[in-house]
Amino acid sequence: MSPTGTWSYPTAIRFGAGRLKELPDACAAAGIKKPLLVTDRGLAPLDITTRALDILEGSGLGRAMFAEVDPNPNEKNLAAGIEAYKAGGHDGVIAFGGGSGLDLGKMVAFMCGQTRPVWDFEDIGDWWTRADASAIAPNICVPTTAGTGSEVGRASVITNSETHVKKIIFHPKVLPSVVIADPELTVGMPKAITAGTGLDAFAHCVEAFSSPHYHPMSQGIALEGMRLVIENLPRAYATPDDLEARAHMMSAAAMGATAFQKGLGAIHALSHPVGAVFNTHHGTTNAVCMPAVLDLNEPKIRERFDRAAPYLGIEGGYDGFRAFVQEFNDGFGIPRQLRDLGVTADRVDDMVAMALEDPSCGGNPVTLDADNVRALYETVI
Ligand SMILES: NC(=O)c1ccc[n+]([C@@H]2O[C@H](COP(=O)([O-])OP(=O)(O)OC[C@H]3O[C@@H](n4cnc5c(N)ncnc54)[C@H](O)[C@@H]3O)[C@@H](O)[C@H]2O)c1
Ligand SMILES: [Fe+2]
Repeated sequence: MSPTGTWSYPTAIRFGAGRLKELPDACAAAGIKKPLLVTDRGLAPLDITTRALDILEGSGLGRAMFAEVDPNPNEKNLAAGIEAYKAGGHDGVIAFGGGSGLDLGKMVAFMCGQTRPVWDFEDIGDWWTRADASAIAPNICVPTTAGTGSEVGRASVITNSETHVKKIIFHPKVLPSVVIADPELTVGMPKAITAGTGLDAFAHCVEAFSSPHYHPMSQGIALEGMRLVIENLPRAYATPDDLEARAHMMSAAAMGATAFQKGLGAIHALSHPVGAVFNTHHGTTNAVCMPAVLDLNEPKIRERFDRAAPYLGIEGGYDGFRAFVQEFNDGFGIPRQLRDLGVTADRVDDMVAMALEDPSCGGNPVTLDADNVRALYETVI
């Protein structure tokens, strides 16, 4: 049988150091005259955010900011953001931040004119067609971490604060009109965030590369994305102002999220419930889970990693790659167990159920069930 697939590619990306100054031009390209910059609480007081607001104000675009956004943002952050957007009479959003600021900003632009609750647009079947597409405001994404790749995605991850479940909200028009990918913005990340976000990009590439679905373009992007992370994350970690390494990491992040159109897998299926219940950092959680997931998937992925390893500069095929991943994590101070991130075993039953409901489940090369997911949690906690 000849293979089939449905493929789409992302948005215009203005890539390069110093390109933050193009924000006014990006607003013009997106048709935005009165932007609301949406970011998270941690970024609000930082110089890079002040610089973005100064650039906007200097071009007569105002300096409106909404920053009541938590890591792993939830529907309450979203409601407050929509209120600020409407109160300010805005006509578009600049989503500025790591995955948390980007995802929430994208959702403010998406939800500001809808009448249904956000959960009605979960990424299930054709639920996205329920949205009034004419009421969706434009958004511009400006990533300040190099990890999630949310800037090239048509979805946001929003945590339901009552059920503690992370939901993926999808609509084609959530894709930003313009992305400004300026690696200078990532230089000031705390070391642990550089590592955790970079390893999220790595997890996206590894899981997309491992997914059984047919998507040769994503396969190639994932392979090159892995190489970029392997060669550049140690540099960015050791020498934070190495702009070349930061730029390659920013590419790898966008590539990971482009590649995971092919599918994610057990790393993300395990990690989403952990993040939602224990509020751990997403990429760091993924990194802790990766070795155990590789072990589960080994029979299905050995051959493709045997082929990839030489390109990645790793000797010993799959086995060499497996050993490399543990050393890579250790080199960034990633703990070997989730208990070191504050995760306890008392919620395993709930998390198994949540993991099996997670859309990432379907992309894992070994079929996930209650037994193997429980065994994975027991190994990684
Ligand atoms: N939409 C998607 O496709 C997608 C993919 C993966 C993850 N996610 C979501 O993204 C979120 C995680 O995003 P993240 O890993 O980028 O972390 P984050 O956005 O939560 O940021 C982590 C911390 O780093 C700080 N920070 C960010 N940039 C900084 C900078 N340049 N200098 C100093 N501090 C900085 C933030 O203030 C925050 O305290 C999670 O909610 C996750 O579920 C979304
Ligand atoms: Fe991720």
